[in-house]
Amino acid sequence: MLRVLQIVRLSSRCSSSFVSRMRFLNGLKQNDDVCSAALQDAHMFLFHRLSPLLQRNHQGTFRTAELRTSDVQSLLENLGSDRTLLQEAVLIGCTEQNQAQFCLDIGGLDQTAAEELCGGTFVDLRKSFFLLSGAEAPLVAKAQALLRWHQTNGFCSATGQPTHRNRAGSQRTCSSSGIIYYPKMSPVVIVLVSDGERCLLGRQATFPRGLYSALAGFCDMGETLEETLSREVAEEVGLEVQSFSFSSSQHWPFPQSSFMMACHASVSPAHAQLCVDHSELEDARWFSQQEVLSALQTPPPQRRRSPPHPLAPPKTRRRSSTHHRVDPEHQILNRLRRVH
Ligand SMILES: NC(=O)c1ccc[n+]([C@@H]2O[C@H](COP(=O)([O-])OP(=O)(O)OC[C@H]3O[C@@H](n4cnc5c(N)ncnc54)[C@H](O)[C@@H]3O)[C@@H](O)[C@H]2O)c1
Ligand SMILES: [Mg+2]
Repeated sequence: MLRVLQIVRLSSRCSSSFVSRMRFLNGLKQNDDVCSAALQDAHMFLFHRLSPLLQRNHQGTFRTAELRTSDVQSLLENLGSDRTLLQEAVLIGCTEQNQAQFCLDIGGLDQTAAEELCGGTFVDLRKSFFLLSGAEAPLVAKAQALLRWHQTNGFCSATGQPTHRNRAGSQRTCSSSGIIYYPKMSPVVIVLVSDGERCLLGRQATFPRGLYSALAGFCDMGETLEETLSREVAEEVGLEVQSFSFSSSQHWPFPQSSFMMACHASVSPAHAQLCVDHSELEDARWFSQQEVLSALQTPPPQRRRSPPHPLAPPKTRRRSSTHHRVDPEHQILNRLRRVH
């Protein structure tokens, strides 16, 4: 209890609300008792088999369902589950008012009954990304990534023995060897290559018809950001990058948890002849600024009828107390607009 009070005092003494929230969250990750206390009255994001629960409001827009711990306790009782399922909730953040936010997957319970009781729908994460406002999408993506990680890391890869999570769900420990596992992400570089006039976009055979995107690739073990970037551009389109600059970063939940670092890169106009590796990309080509801008100004349903068009993922702008974060591909596109 003393530790609980210390953490609450420490976070309330801070002059900056951002610092206060970060200290509060760190306290929840480090101390199971503090975290259990916060779970008693928390905001809860529900999932069913990794699909988040969304509600539609009167204006027809979607939001994550606003549930509190007590709502979820009643829901579990109504669905015939005992309250112990609540112990599987995972910490994902906290509100501006230092209210803890958790997520919980109720995949073992009746989906339709849960939707009726909550007045919402469990929506596939990819669709949710396009339905939610900027601030909510990253939180839902983080929640799904953590829930997935817990569902697939129940055993130690060294001993085969069960692993046990801490109260926040920020780590799992092998009951036999004591090895501690932390949630895993794969670093990825996504890069918009330019020859000074045009930008380079490519498409994989699995992309929807006509859809083109900036080049991307996973970092190999031991690589720096610039090494990955240069290797991927060389491998996929046969060009040598001359210079690059970092743009922004984003957590990307597909197909699993990637940490995307977005960059701009330039190649010499004299050496801009593409040599596409068709085992990786179905096609890659240079696009003028006008082509990119007019494709972006075309509404998505019409874009499908008039390929090719570049990939424009949903905006995932979110606000912290001190700065804005804008997702990498939108920064790239905003820069194109400014150049134009
Ligand atoms: N243009 C794009 O391809 C594009 C656009 C937007 C987002 N993304 C995201 O970027 C990431 C990487 O894109 P990519 O598919 O072009 O990568 P990529 O060019 O590195 O090729 C994928 C291959 O890399 C190998 N690989 C190495 N490490 C891997 C890991 N940790 N996880 C999975 N495969 C690994 C696998 O053999 C896989 O088939 C994905 O998360 C994707 O969703 C890609
Ligand atoms: Mg690639």
